[in-house]
Amino acid sequence: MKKYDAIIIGSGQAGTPLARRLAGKGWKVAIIERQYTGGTCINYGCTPTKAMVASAKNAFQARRASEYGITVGTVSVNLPALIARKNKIVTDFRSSTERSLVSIANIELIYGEAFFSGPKQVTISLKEGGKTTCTAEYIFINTGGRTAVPAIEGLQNVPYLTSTTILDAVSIPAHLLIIGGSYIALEFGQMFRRYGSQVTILEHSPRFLPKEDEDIADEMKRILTEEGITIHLGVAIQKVAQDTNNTVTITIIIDGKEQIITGSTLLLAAGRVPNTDQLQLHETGVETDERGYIKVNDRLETAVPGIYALGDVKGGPAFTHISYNDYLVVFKNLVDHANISVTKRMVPYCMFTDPELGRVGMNEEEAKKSGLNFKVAKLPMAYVARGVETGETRGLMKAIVDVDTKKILGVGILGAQGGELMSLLQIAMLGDITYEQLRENIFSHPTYSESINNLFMALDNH
Ligand SMILES: Cc1cc2nc3c(=O)[nH]c(=O)nc-3n(C[C@H](O)[C@H](O)[C@H](O)COP(=O)(O)OP(=O)(O)OC[C@H]3O[C@@H](n4cnc5c(N)ncnc54)[C@H](O)[C@@H]3O)c2cc1C
Ligand SMILES: NC(=O)c1ccc[n+]([C@@H]2O[C@H](COP(=O)([O-])OP(=O)(O)OC[C@H]3O[C@@H](n4cnc5c(N)ncnc54)[C@H](O)[C@@H]3O)[C@@H](O)[C@H]2O)c1
Repeated sequence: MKKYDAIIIGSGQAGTPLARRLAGKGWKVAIIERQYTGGTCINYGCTPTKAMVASAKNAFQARRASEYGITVGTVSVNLPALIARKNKIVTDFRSSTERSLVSIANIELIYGEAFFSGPKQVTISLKEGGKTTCTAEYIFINTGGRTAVPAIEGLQNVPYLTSTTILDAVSIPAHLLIIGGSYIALEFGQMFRRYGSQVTILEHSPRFLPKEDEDIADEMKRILTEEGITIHLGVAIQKVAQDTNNTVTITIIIDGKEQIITGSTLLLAAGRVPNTDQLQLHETGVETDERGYIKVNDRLETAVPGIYALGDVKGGPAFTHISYNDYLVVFKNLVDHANISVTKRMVPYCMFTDPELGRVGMNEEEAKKSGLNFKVAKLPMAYVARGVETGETRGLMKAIVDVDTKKILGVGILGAQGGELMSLLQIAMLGDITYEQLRENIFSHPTYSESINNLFMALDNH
């Protein structure tokens, strides 16, 4: 049996950089990938979706051209061409990830499906055929997740798309029905609406974007509705069927009343499940919670010393940057003997609708519960000079500040460059820069960042 210093299962956003860094320290590393290097983010997640969101934005802007005094002909969407563009970006990213692994002497990239066959022993069903077994003192599980398929009557008989299969759609759906109303539903919903589909979102929660403040969620809903997307909230899906004309029929209950919703195509966007079921974790003693996520401590070590879980497979916020930070935490604790916990890290995120929503820290509802002495700064994007000049006036900026320390507690920016503006304020939070300093800071005119002066000036009016 081959012995390594470390075995990494999954070449996701934690496993890949971890392999490189450990190998750089002289460790002999095996990284096992059952499909494509780079994992979800590069192959089925962030990279392809943001490439396709960019195409959707161009279609949207082209249709608005006359608002800017520009005349264009009829705008049409060439789906094969936009998918080819996306594929080129994905395959470039994927191959550079693969090259970065195979070019390092201490790393062995093994293509195949890994599972535990002993406490510190991993067997791989090799892609090229056959099996091999290896062992290591350190094992890192970075196997990510996949689309959840909710238990809905009739679903097994209806062809449905997932966030993965829709990336290779061969035609633009006439009417896309989406189960779920969060990241995947909104990003794909707006994208396909802009490609020309009719879009209906069916969300279980009675409140739109329940993790966000109501004013932000309301504005997001207004924007999407204005673009022609239908959003149903508080939906209990009873059953799904497809008739002989291929029409998808969904029976739902809202406010106790039954309704029938029909469309041409169904997309599942009701969350994800972890890739733990095929790992044979019972062979090791690694524990999972009731939803299958691997249980870890604040340093991401599982119940078995020397076995770690990183990224989506351990539950909690499921973002690429969190998976990447997981690698840093594990690497620094293990190799640099640091003492880093994941409990107090900032979790910024961005929903890539257009306009996008950038968020970090406390929102207003959390601030109320915290008992802190806080104030809320708010500025509509319609008051942002650059937004008006650019024709990007939808959304609002919002920051929560501590009245006593003047520090920023949290930020929510639904607007053009919302992710970038949020990141700028995140840096201020990291550096303990107060809102008073930002209110009077000189920003270049006319940038979106300049509106941070006005955002905090708005506090003076409270
Ligand atoms: C449509 C979509 C859009 C997204 N957009 C964003 C975004 O804009 N920003 C953002 O931050 N996050 C986004 N995410 C979330 C982000 O993609 C994930 O949080 C991130 O990829 C998690 O990475 P990971 O390291 O946990 O594992 P993954 O990237 O999921 O990698 C896991 C790897 O393990 C492999 N694997 C699994 N089981 C085995 C096994 N038994 N043996 C061998 N290999 C195995 C898989 O093939 C995969 O390559 C998006 C997700 C989706 C689905
Ligand atoms: N921009 C980004 O960072 C980005 C983009 C896409 C995905 N992601 C990540 O991918 C993960 C998965 O995204 P997602 O949007 O699928 O899941 P999610 O877990 O964020 O949301 C799932 C939604 O589906 C709803 N739902 C669940 N079952 C339902 C049912 N039977 N009927 C109707 N509604 C139902 C839930 O109430 C919830 O609002 C997220 O955790 C997110 O972190 C991130």
